[in-house]
This record gives sequence, structure tokens and C-alpha cells, in this order.
Amino acid sequence: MRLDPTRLDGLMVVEPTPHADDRGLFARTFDADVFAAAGLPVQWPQCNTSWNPRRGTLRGLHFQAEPKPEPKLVRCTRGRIFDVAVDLRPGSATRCQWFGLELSADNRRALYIPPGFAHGFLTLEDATEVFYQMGERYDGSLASGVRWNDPAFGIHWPQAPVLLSGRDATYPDFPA
Ligand SMILES: Cc1cn([C@H]2C[C@H](O)[C@@H](COP(=O)(O)OP(=O)(O)O[C@H]3O[C@H](C)C(=O)[C@H](O)[C@H]3O)O2)c(=O)[nH]c1=O
Repeated sequence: MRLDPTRLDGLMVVEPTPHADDRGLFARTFDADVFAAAGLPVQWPQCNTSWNPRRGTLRGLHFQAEPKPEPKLVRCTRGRIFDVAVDLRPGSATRCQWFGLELSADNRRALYIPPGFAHGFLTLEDATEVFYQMGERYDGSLASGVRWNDPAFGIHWPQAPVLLSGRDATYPDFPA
């Protein structure tokens, strides 16, 4: 596997190295030595799955506030998503900047999202599933988020969402 840096410091694209043969392929999806060498977490105390029957479903953008911010390793295990991370780190040179890419069951890419980022995705196909490895335990009292169309970020989504929660639709503007 390969960790590809992005323009947002610490946000990494995880590119698998598939071993293909006439049966199909095999690829490592996580390697503690590779992650440790890059200074990334190697412990994932909780893992989650997110099932989304409808194309155009938007979830996020979410983050867990201090003192328990969540690093995440996100991959799409069925269908396709446009995955987005927004840098909310105080003092970051790229604060309020976003990065997005397509994650899919076909490309098997993952996105490593450091603590201090908000994360969200838009499904690009029906019957899409997303798998998360979480670097911190969930604490609902610290759950927070920013709005997908907040002018502070100017995220270029491939399409407008057709389905999102009332909470996700009504986060207040981010105080940039
Ligand atoms: C996130 C989370 C939620 N829950 C419970 C809380 C709710 O009763 C239920 C659904 O939670 P929520 O509506 O926040 O789920 P999503 O809207 O899919 O949120 C997720 O989607 C965005 C894109 C993310 O990046 C986050 O990982 C996560 O916030 O699961 C848990 O028990 N553990 C968890 O880690």
C-alpha cells in the first residue's frame, strides 16, 4: 500500500497495492508499520459501517470535538461516494479548506482523516456502503458538524444531495 499526501497536511489517500491473478485480487487495506512510519494511528478501537440505499444521500460533515477528536480511515466497500474532508484545525494554514475524492468498491482507495477535520460523503450510486475505522471511541456528547453547503468552505459537490438528515441540513454557518 502507499500513503499519498494531499495539499491538506496530514490528510492522506491510502492507495492499495492489489495482487491480481486469475481468481481476482488480494490487497492489504491497513498496515501498522506503514502507518506508524508515517506517524499515523495504528489503533482503531471502533469500526462502523454505513448503508445507503439511495444515490444522492449526504451524511456529514461531522467531527468529534475536543478532548476526544476522531482520526478516521474511511473506505467505500460497495458502490461509490464523493468523500470530503474539511480542515477545521485552529491555526492551520489550510483551515476551512476542503479536499474531496471518489472512493469506490472498485478503486479500493481509502482516505485517512486526521483529528480536527470534519468528514462527510455524498453517495454516487444506489446501494452504497461505507466502512470506517475510528481512532477514538464515540462520545455522542462531543458530536458536532458543519453544513455541506457552508459558504466558508465552498465545497464543489458533484451533485446536490437528495437525502440528508435534518441535523445535517441545519448546522449553522461556520464562524470562520
Ligand atoms: C457516528 C456514530 C453514531 N452512533 C450512533 C448515534 C446514532 O444513534 C446513530 C446514527 O448516528 P449518525 O446519525 O450520527 O450517523 P451518520 O450521520 O452516518 O454519521 C456518520 O457519518 C459521517 C459522515 C461521519 O464521518 C461520522 O463517522 C459519523 O458521524 O448511530 C454510534 O453509536 N457510534 C458512532 O460512531
